[in-house]
Amino acid sequence: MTSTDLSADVAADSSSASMFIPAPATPYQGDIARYWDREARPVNLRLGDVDGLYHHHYGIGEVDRAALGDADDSAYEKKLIAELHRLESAQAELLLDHLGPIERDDTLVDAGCGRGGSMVMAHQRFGCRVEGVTLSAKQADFANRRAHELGVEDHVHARVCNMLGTPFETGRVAASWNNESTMYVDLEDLFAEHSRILAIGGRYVTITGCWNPRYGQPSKYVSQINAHFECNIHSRREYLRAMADNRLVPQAVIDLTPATLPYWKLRATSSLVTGIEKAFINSYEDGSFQYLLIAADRV
Ligand SMILES: C[S@@+](CC[C@H](N)C(=O)[O-])C[C@H]1O[C@@H](n2cnc3c(N)ncnc32)[C@H](O)[C@@H]1O
Ligand SMILES: CC(C)=CCC/C(C)=C/COP(=O)(O)OP(=O)(O)O
Ligand SMILES: [Mg+2]
Repeated sequence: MTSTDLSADVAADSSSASMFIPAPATPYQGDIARYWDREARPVNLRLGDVDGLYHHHYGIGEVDRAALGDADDSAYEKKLIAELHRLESAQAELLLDHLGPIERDDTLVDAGCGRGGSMVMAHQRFGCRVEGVTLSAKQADFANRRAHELGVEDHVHARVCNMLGTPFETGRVAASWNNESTMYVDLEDLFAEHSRILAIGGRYVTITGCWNPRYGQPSKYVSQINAHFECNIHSRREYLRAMADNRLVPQAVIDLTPATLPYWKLRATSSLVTGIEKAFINSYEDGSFQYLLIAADRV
């Protein structure tokens, strides 16, 4: 499939995301657009500055203590930031590992693309076109500027768009994903849209935090995370139900909770703490919250 025939307005859209900004579908979406337009937390900018890949998701994997060296060393904080960033990029690599075989002439969709770090990584890995949507014009401009600086603007493009109603043609996308962006939308609506745009046999992947039905209800820590980010974390059961309702058949469900805890424990010791670290650590440790990867086939 060629990227140019994906949607009528893909070609018409320039690299500037702010040329045409659609009105938010709901007042809530307006709040979320403003939230991400204003966001400039050092924990995200300083980590992105390490290699120019800007993420708004968390990390997985063991901490490389040898790379960190001695905490008394004057270079320690810089090494710690590089290490946190390495773990966040490892998370995105794991998501990309689950997209399946992707060809250079395929198109991928990043739903809730943030500043575009994962999109660039996907293009670098597969050589294909990557289309991102975000509610934030600032984020889309940032992602498109980075794509331009890297000389990949022909293949990596972000736009301001509601992920529940994208302009992409039905059944033409090889794979799509949500990296920590499902907690802002209704899952039935979200998976209906992924199911619409994906080719039959296409792959959908999400990495997300969800509350654990075994705990009973969202814990106080989950409620703190919701309040902190103005989001609405779903339960694990809701994901599986909404996928089943929308022709998405899970092929892998991986509990990444043990793999993300080292990231949080390291981050809690850094100068870039935001105050939400304890809520993540406590909720992962008391079993009320899980960090999950789900990869599903569109059947
Ligand atoms: C936590 S950030 C994740 C960014 C990115 N996936 C990453 O891994 O760096 C959440 C993203 O979801 C986007 N988002 C939330 N609701 C959305 C919606 N209805 N349509 C499109 N994007 C949405 C926000 O604009 C933001 O870019
Ligand atoms: C797993 C869950 C529940 C995620 C909620 C969505 C979210 C805000 C992710 C990280 O964004 P960020 O990178 O901007 O956050 P921070 O500033 O804390 O690094
Ligand atoms: Mg972050």
